[in-house]
Amino acid sequence: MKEVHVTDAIGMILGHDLTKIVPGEFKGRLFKKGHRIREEDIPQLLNIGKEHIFVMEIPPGYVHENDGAQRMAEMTPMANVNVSEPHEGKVVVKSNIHGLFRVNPDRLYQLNCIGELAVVTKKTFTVVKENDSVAAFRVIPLIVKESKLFQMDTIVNRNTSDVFLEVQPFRSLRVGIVTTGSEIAKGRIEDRFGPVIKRKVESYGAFVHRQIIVGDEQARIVEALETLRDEGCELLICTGGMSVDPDDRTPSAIRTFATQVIGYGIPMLPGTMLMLAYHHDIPVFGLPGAVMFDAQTSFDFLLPRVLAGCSIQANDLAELGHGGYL
Ligand SMILES: Nc1nc2c(c(=O)[nH]1)N[C@H]1C(S)=C(S)[C@@H](COP(=O)(O)OP(=O)(O)OC[C@H]3O[C@@H](n4cnc5c(N)ncnc54)[C@H](O)[C@@H]3O)O[C@H]1N2
Ligand code: MOO
Repeated sequence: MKEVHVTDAIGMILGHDLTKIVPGEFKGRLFKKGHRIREEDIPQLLNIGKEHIFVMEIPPGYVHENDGAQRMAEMTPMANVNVSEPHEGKVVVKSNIHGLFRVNPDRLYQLNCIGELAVVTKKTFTVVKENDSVAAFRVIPLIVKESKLFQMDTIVNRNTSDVFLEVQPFRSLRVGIVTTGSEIAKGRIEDRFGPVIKRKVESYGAFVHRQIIVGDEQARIVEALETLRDEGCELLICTGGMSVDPDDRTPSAIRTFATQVIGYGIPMLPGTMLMLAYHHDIPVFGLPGAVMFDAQTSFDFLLPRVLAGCSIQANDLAELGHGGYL
């Protein structure tokens, strides 16, 4: 550390805490060790009798914590977020939109193995609102080796084509619903599935174009799917008849209509008997009864991903088992 006159200290880093005491009024820290002296601090320093202070000399090859945190954010390719000013070695990343937060957990893990740097995020695939904090970049010591930042750069910019961390907007898709079940088609009981799906898709900015109520016949279910596709629906959802009763025909109807079935039987509880398929690029869900009754099911994890435009593969479904016991 070296001693300097306060008027020469602008831009330098304070090497120790500074305490202010006004008898009967205030006793506490005025500036913290590591604070970068600003022009407006000088009168305050002089008021507590500090004409000289000790400042930290940053050795070559080292970076102050605030500069380090700012550089961590600047080097990281990110989308639809904004970054705060650095404070106490940390910058906070907030979402600009309502959307789906995504980060690559494997590369995030590699960053946190570097040491002396911490990158902290929400879980990937978390739904976030505009202005929600999604991540923070933090330098741990007061000064950090610049080589740590170079190491980070090689990880976050390894694949130049993709962003490391982003919030993906939801697409306002036109949704078609096919509700199965003779008890509903014949009016014996009132449909309770339609309102649940409507509320869920609308919460992400999508909308229900139309709901067709059919019985349990496979051919009628397929026909209804074709009708909704022809009417321009971009996401199709079948309800009911998803388990193993002899009259559960929804899975076979979806298989007939789809060009690719991604999975049937999701490792999550409840919502295990959900099916996800694609008819070309149109996602098709088969929803089991639990989606109508339970507040959180597999559908609540998969719907935002589909609306954000993620292409879901069998391995993505297999990963849901970890944390899938809702
Ligand atoms: N032996 C097995 N039993 C069950 C299985 C299984 O795999 N093997 N799966 C269980 C799971 S998980 C669920 S979830 C439920 C229901 O699955 P389904 O999708 O087949 O549901 P449904 O049989 O069509 O209906 C169940 C129940 O809900 C009523 N329902 C259906 N749709 C509507 C609607 N639109 N509005 C109001 N009510 C509706 C229906 O009348 C039935 O009472 O199966 C477990 N059993
Ligand atoms: O498929 Mo069920 O209760 O797990 O929804």
